[in-house]
Amino acid sequence: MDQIYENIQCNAARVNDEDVRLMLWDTAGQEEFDAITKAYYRGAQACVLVFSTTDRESFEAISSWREKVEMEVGDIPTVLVQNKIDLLDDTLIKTEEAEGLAKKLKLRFYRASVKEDLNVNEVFKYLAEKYLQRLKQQTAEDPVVHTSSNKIGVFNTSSGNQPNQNCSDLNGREVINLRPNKQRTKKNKIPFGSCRLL
Ligand SMILES: Nc1nc2c(ncn2[C@@H]2O[C@H](COP(=O)(O)OP(=O)(O)OP(=O)(O)O)[C@@H](O)[C@H]2O)c(=O)[nH]1
Repeated sequence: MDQIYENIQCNAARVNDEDVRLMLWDTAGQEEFDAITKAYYRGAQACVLVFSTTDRESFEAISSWREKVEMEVGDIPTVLVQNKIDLLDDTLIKTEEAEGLAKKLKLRFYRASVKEDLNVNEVFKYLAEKYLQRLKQQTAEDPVVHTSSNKIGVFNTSSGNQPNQNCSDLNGREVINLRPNKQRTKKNKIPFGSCRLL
């Protein structure tokens, strides 16, 4: 990839009766863009670390990516994904290695194929669930700083004109847009102000 980030996509999921809108940022893997890509995943609320079945380097870069993300946004729901499992016959990563890495990093591990649409939704559903779980935990611990509604609006970019304005989804259900988190995470008391998945 020769861009800083490839694309931003929005996706919606219904998790435990909550509407969750996901905004996905696919960042550049190259180190020369590190300083810039950081700005894109700052404030992220969940992370997908993906390596390719046919790209050993992408596998070897995972630990370093985990560290970079942790340094920037702290401990957010994260999964490890091995993509392109439709090409398992040409794999450059042994099963034990991939599973070992997931274990070492204490991450849930998915094998997926974007091409064949295998396990893709599962990844995002899991992250949305984890996110909601943590949000509810936070709300219980510190109800003052969170909305009292049990509908969860998850999504925003920092550039919207009215970032806190709520809206309705296609089914007329209310979707609450939470304000983006401008604080840095280490001392962050409101870690779920916005949602961007990498
Ligand atoms: N066979 C197969 N090919 C895939 C799969 N997912 C993506 N690809 C192909 O892999 C290539 C790279 O896909 P990208 O989406 O650009 O992946 P990336 O991680 O951004 O890779 P870079 O562009 O190298 O940074 C494209 O040609 C895709 O069509 C998959 O699950 N199986």
